[in-house]
Amino acid sequence: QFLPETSNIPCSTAMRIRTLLLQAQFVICGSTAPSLNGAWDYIIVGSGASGIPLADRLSESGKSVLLIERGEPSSGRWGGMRRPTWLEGTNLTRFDVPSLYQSVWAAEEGINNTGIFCPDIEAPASCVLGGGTAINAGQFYKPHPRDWSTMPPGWRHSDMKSATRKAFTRLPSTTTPSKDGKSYLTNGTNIALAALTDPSLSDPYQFISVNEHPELKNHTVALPEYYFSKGERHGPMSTYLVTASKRKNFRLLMNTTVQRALRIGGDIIGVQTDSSSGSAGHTGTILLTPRTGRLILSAGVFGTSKILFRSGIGPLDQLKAMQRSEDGPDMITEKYWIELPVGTRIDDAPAVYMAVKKADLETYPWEQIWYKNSTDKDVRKYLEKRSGPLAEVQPSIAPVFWDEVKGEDNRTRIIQWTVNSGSTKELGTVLLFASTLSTGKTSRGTLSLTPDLKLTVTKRPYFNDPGAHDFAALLSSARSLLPILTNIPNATLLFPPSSDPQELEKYLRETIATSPTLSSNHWTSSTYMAASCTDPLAVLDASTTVCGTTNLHIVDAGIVNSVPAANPQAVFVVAAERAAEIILGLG
Ligand SMILES: Cc1cc2nc3c(=O)[nH]c(=O)nc-3n(C[C@H](O)[C@H](O)[C@H](O)COP(=O)(O)OP(=O)(O)OC[C@H]3O[C@@H](n4cnc5c(N)ncnc54)[C@H](O)[C@@H]3O)c2cc1C
Repeated sequence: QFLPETSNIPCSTAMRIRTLLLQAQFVICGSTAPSLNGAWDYIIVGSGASGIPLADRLSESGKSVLLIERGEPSSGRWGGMRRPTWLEGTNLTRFDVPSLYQSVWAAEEGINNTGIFCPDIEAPASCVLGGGTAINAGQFYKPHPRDWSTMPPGWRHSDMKSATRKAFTRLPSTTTPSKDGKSYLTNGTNIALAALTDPSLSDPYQFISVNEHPELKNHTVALPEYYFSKGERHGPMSTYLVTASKRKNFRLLMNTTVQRALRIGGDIIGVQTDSSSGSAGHTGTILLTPRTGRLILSAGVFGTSKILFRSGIGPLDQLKAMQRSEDGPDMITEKYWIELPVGTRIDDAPAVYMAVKKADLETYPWEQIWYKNSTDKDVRKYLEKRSGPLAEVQPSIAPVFWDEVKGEDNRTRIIQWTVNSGSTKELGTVLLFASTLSTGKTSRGTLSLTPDLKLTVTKRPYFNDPGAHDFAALLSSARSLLPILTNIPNATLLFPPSSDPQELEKYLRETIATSPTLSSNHWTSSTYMAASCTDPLAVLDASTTVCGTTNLHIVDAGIVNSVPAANPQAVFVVAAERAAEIILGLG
């Protein structure tokens, strides 16, 4: 009798909700966190680049905030356990040491990466506390003004000033993460910098400090900026999460996967959860404060889309497919589906490489760091002083440079290049130039949930734009780089195989057609934010409220409508700061 047919709420939960609703008229928001059987003012799903800053800001208000994370603890500070032998006896894990970043890709014996990437997502999405910020390379760039140009009013560059200031006050960036303030193994950096800024070039790149001048992305070069600090991974987990956790009205729940939002029509009343790790997590329902509670999805481009689909929110064909999946019996009745274009215009920066072989290049055996022991001199320097090469994410990521290219469609596209120095048995020592086409690109893709509940990219968001202007921009930037590469002393071109411009175009076309993935892991734009829900592309409006609902919000990479000019996570932290201002203003 109590449950209307518009709900997807298990009957077993109904009595608890009824009791809470009856109590609601007497409840004054408390300053301590309720138990998991109580009701929460804000439930935030996902503890990544956006979820953690948002949780901290919302908990400042005194309202109760529950942050739910499907993964295990990562950093030692939060109870993480994964570490190589040389970190045993310390409070650090593999996630805390910048130079162990590379080990997340390792398939070697002794390195257990199981469960770090989400097993149900085709792209490499992190599924541990901290999300991408626990495992990524830590590059942290102030947003370019045009990063906000595809956003609705309230989210444009001029609206983001206070949010940007707040984010970079909590997370200042540095070009020298080592505690002694020095840079290590700079040979590759110096070679690339000398080649790019060579005064004998007709148009040398201009060296800048990129976080002082985020707007300068045309033929500029910089040292990478990181949020690492004093030789350790810094970031949201060691700043925002620390302050949030000191508040009595905040609780972090790990090892718990949110399956779906429980709703009565467009009103969200709570979430259904499943423990991701036996008794370590929570299985059941967790409820919002009746009438005033808000559910915020910060589970990333893929995680949030999955929760929306499972909650009966998404494109009709996707929801129909879900109905036939193992989730079908638990789905909300078709009559109450909310049809929205979730995942229909996803974005990511495609990564395409050029490289030179250079026998005299000095490199570091990064892949061996895991297997070092505590007598190794670099290990000692790290453990005793948080300094030396192991204090850096990978000193070989340097420098970073940008080009702007105006296309025949009158759009200006930005191409970022990141230089890596490394070596392999087959190729020898190599300077690798990785391009990522970003701001201004128009190619878009789609994602879908398969019947066995795996998220896949069904159309890649790369080089599929009418007129092929995205490819023309990449080609133009690569062409201007080619003579610089061929000028590097003692170096020979590796790819493209020759300096003939025709060969370059052929090489780029072949790479794009044949690469199994072109992803740079800079996914955005799965849930389009429009000025209002009358826009046919809208999944949410500028208040971050999902269309057709009263209290369901999204705050993560998915709400940024196009891929940012540089590595994107700072943009998502800034977006979370802005979202907190807006959501708190909703009351
Ligand atoms: C290997 C790698 C390297 C990268 N390097 C950089 C870099 O150097 N600089 C940069 O700017 N960007 C980098 N990125 C990208 C950056 O990390 C992401 O863009 C960013 O983390 C996205 O933030 P988010 O808040 O949207 O989601 P995420 O940070 O992915 O956080 C989402 C969180 O939600 C959790 N979650 C998902 N589903 C559920 C559910 N159902 N229930 C509960 N919890 C759930 C996940 O476990 C995760 O913790 C990198 C990405 C990868 C994969």
